[in-house]
Amino acid sequence: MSLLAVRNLGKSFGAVVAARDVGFTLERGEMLALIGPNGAGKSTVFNMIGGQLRPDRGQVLLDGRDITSASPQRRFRQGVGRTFQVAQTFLSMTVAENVQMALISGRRETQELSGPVRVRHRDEALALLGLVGMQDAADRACSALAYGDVKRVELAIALAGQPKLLLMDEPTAGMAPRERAALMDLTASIAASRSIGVLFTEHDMDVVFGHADRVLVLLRGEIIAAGAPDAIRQDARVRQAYLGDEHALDPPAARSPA
Ligand SMILES: Nc1ncnc2c1ncn2[C@@H]1O[C@H](COP(=O)(O)OP(=O)(O)OP(=O)(O)O)[C@@H](O)[C@H]1O
Repeated sequence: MSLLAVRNLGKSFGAVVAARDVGFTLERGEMLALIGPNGAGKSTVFNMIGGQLRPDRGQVLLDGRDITSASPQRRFRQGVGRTFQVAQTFLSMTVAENVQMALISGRRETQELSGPVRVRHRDEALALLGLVGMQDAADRACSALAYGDVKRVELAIALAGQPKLLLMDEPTAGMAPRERAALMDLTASIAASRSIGVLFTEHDMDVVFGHADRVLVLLRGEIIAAGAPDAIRQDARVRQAYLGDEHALDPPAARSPA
């Protein structure tokens, strides 16, 4: 059974059909990219899976269980984690405290902001920070970190909820190219080692083609292609969809001046 199965999802806003008959599956450990030109419906599909938006029709199944009408909180408890385009850490707290808070809220424990929170789950938080290469920064304030490091902490925060499915909305937005590749390498290795399925939206085609196992392409609310990165890159309909930016799908070497 697939980790995530999306069936016939549809959503309209007035006359605009933002998603039409969208269906796909995602397996454990798989990195699946959802791409498409601006306005193609990526956020709409993403939000219907995360629970922020209710579909007009269709189903979302996690491990075979229908979560179509579940709230984002309930989905979170059933194993749906999410990172956002803009990092969502508490800047005044330390790196470790941010992860500790995520561990506390993931377990629905009382959130006491003084005393106990400083020690509760600290070892587990340090282990998660070790996983994302941020253990040495545990006692620094999040406000003092470079943006790429904040994104790593955000990944640790998402992992604190022990997700089976991780939704990443433009995970590398605002990052330098080298940092992007490092964050996505890290994400892919954690996804593989913990059998987490990752669905991500992304505008940076180098990230998509360098890190996705499979790519889904949306155009005007419909999936026009799905497959391995190389096949998607060659797909005539996909290249047509990106017209106006005809080299958008080329590998980096082909784009550099001779
Ligand atoms: N809340 C809303 N109300 C009205 N129209 C909406 C709403 N949300 C999305 N749309 C419309 O639905 C279509 C799909 O939008 P969506 O944001 O899902 O696309 P996207 O692929 O995520 O775009 P982008 O890459 O620009 O973020 C667009 O035509 C958009 O204008």
